[in-house]
Amino acid sequence: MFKILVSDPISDNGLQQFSAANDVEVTKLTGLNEEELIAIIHEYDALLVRSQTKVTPRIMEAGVRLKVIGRAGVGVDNIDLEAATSYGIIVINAPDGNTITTSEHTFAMMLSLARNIPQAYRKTIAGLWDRKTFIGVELNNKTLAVLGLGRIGLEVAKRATAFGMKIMGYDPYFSEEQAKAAGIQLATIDEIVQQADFITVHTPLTNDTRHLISEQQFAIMKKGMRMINCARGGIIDEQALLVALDEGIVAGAAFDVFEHEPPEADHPFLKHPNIIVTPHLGASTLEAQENVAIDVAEQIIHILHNQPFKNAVNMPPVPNELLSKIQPYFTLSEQLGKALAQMTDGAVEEVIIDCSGELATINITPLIPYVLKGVLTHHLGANQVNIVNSVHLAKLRDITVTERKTLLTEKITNEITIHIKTTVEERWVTGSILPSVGERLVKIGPYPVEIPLEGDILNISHQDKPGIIGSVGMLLGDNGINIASMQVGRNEVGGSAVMIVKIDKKVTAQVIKDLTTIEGIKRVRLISFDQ
Ligand SMILES: NC(=O)C1=CN([C@@H]2O[C@H](COP(=O)(O)OP(=O)(O)OC[C@H]3O[C@@H](n4cnc5c(N)ncnc54)[C@H](O)[C@@H]3O)[C@@H](O)[C@H]2O)C=CC1
Ligand SMILES: O=C(O)C(=O)COP(=O)(O)O
Repeated sequence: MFKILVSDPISDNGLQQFSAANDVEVTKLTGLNEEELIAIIHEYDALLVRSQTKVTPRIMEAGVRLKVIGRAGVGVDNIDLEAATSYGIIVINAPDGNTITTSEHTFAMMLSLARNIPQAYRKTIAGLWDRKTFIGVELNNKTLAVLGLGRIGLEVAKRATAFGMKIMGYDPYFSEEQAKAAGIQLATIDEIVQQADFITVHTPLTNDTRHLISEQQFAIMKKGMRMINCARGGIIDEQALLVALDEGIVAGAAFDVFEHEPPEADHPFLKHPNIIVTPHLGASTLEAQENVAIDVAEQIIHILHNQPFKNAVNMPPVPNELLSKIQPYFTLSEQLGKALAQMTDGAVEEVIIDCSGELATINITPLIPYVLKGVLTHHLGANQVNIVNSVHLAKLRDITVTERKTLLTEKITNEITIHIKTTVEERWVTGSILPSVGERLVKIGPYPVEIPLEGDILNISHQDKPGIIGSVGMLLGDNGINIASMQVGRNEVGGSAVMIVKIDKKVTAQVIKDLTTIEGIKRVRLISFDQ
């Protein structure tokens, strides 16, 4: 039974996803502090959070069973990603589910700011009919600058276009071509602050974006502009903004997020007449909460069941087009690495991944974490290694990884050959996905075989001579071990050969030792794919 801790308020409809998996138990315990989480996290396989729970290295260290942290939302600045990677914990988010909701909230804030709606509401319900103080401004014909042209920034830009606004944008990862298609004029931050009537930020909070708008930018800003932050507290320098408001450079600001959340009761934003605030409500609609919760719950189930998943934050992203080509080879790569590690003596120094066929024409780097996971699982144990930390663990052990590609003209089948060089030897195996049968080990060193990558097999190196197969069968039979299938590969009559015996039951070390005493047998290795 997998145990999942939900430590922030998450949509019940989303959590229902877990009931479809009958081996998952969900506990909802919200509002815990770091010490309280540390005390209980050791029981859980997965932690599901929004932005309130700060997932610190200490929590991860205590989370000895923790395989995945799911963030039902976009920003993962509340999770220590470096620590998660080193503890081998996969961090996933739900990047798409709250895009529209947050762009709508940004727009609600912009309109409220332009028309003083919160201030007017407060006065009106207090019994004052004040139609003079709250003269607003139109959005039509104004310049809106969007800093961060990702999912939310672009949706905000779309809506602003419909309101007749001119859009400027800044995003170092956004091309002129994309900008042209979206009707956005790209500009530097300096150009933007001199021209924009409204600025809205939609970047993540990183070292580069912290105080992206600060004293220096306010000093050259268009007088009377308005500022919106529905992304993360800290992207706009709060203190510098207060000064700019007092100096009349900024006419008003709308903030959904704060440098410290929740802000202290005496935070100056809460009392300022020209600042409107909401308590981090950007993603808070029924639709968005359901979307992100369903999304992240589905991925958590996949991860717990060792199935392919998406939206990992602490692993390099694989573009969709490449993913569809390479994903079928993930399990094959891992199983080949696993087989090879069990066949090789000595400490691993180098792992070589050699691909042929169509695989030789695409980027095979995404296979590396899977191969290394397979290789290191044998040495470190399945609980210690996963695809998030396998590259990191290999680096710590000075294992080098080399990618090679066999040209298409030489080989047309999609094959993956993994070599391991250790302190004492070099061995290699080849795998492929064969039509109608699926993943198969197709070569052990130079010997052709065809073996499914599951269960237990014995890999026996021997001399090709009569009687060996019978002796092996007899010895296994005497020990009550049923042979499911057997294959022999050799390159020449009477030369070296390999025998692959698929067995239905685990063999003991003694049986392996006895097998090595049969004349002509050079080496016996048990390969267990279900490690
Ligand atoms: N208030 C709320 O409740 C919510 C807040 N957010 C915040 O909004 C942010 C944006 O979300 P999405 O649009 O979904 O993310 P996204 O990843 O699609 O877009 C972020 C964009 O920022 C750009 N960027 C990165 N560094 C930059 C820099 N130095 N200068 C300018 N642009 C830079 C990236 O290139 C990317 O295009 C998230 O990081 C999250 O923190 C997201 C959802 C709800
Ligand atoms: O998705 C995000 O990045 C958000 O900021 C939303 O945060 P929340 O899930 O509402 O705590």
